[in-house]
Amino acid sequence: MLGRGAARALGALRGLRGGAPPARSLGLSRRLLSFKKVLDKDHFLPKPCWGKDMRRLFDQFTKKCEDGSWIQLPSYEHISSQRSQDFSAFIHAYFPSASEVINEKLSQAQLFTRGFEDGMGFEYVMFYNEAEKRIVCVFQGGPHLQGMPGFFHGGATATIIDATVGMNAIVSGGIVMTANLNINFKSPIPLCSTVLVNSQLDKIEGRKLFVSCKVQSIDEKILYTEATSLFIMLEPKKKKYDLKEAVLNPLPA
Ligand SMILES: CCCCC/C=C\C/C=C\CCCCCCCC(=O)SCCNC(=O)CCNC(=O)[C@H](O)C(C)(C)COP(=O)(O)OP(=O)(O)OC[C@H]1O[C@@H](n2cnc3c(N)ncnc32)[C@H](O)[C@@H]1OP(=O)(O)O
Repeated sequence: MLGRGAARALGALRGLRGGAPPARSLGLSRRLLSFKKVLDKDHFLPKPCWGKDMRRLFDQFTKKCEDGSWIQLPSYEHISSQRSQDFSAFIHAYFPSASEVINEKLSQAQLFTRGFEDGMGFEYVMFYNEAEKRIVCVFQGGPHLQGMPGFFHGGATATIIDATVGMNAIVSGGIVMTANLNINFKSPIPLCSTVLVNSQLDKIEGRKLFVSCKVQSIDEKILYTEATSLFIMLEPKKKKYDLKEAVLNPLPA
């Protein structure tokens, strides 16, 4: 069985109601169907723009899911309008002063990593091993993620790291936010390559979750990037600052 944190987070990923059963208790096809109902697009299914490395790794990890030791995590692009009400409630609970500003824009909202044309930006799929507290993200970055010519932009690498360590923290801690992300870029990542983003939950201390991460070539011989991160589990209505004020009246430059 999945732990309570993972089950709660998977419930959240289905739409924040938390009523759905844990993923592993459902057959794969039923699980995909249940996600399909709440997500506008299935980004966790293979797409024609995936290259052979991405597809091969997807197949390898899907096979590892058969004995239940790994599960494939869902991903979304837009929250369905029906579910955006649940997210409004979530924002109100955690960021009450910002909810009016944010809720006006929620219908246009889109997950940052999914805002690119197929194959041009972030193509990725994540697999979770609860016993090892690991998430492996198979990531194929597209040509619109270029920084130095021929290589990924460091911000794109940071984004996929944050998304992966973030999911690791969400499945273990529920509602969390990144407080700190430290990245060492060791070797540039060739544009349009497929890489493995390996993340590991190292420890939990109270509300703090420490997650580390390595971005590696698919044969794991090249270490491209190393990162450590700190996530904080949010406490409802414990906000020391006024987000709405910050949005409406930003400090002068
Ligand atoms: C979340 C939604 C759930 C539903 C899921 C549905 C769909 C998810 C699908 C996809 C998700 C993709 C995953 C993407 C992950 C991306 C995550 C992000 O990028 S979040 C955006 C960037 N982060 C922020 O904007 C956070 C801004 N900061 C804050 O809001 C706050 O500072 C805080 C991090 C929330 C902490 O504030 P809080 O008041 O709650 O805590 P404290 O300040 O009291 O701190 C507690 C404790 O932690 C220590 N701390 C805090 N910050 C740091 C730091 N930077 N470095 C070191 N230590 C830190 C602080 O000292 C306290 O320690 P102690 O208790 O020992 O005193």
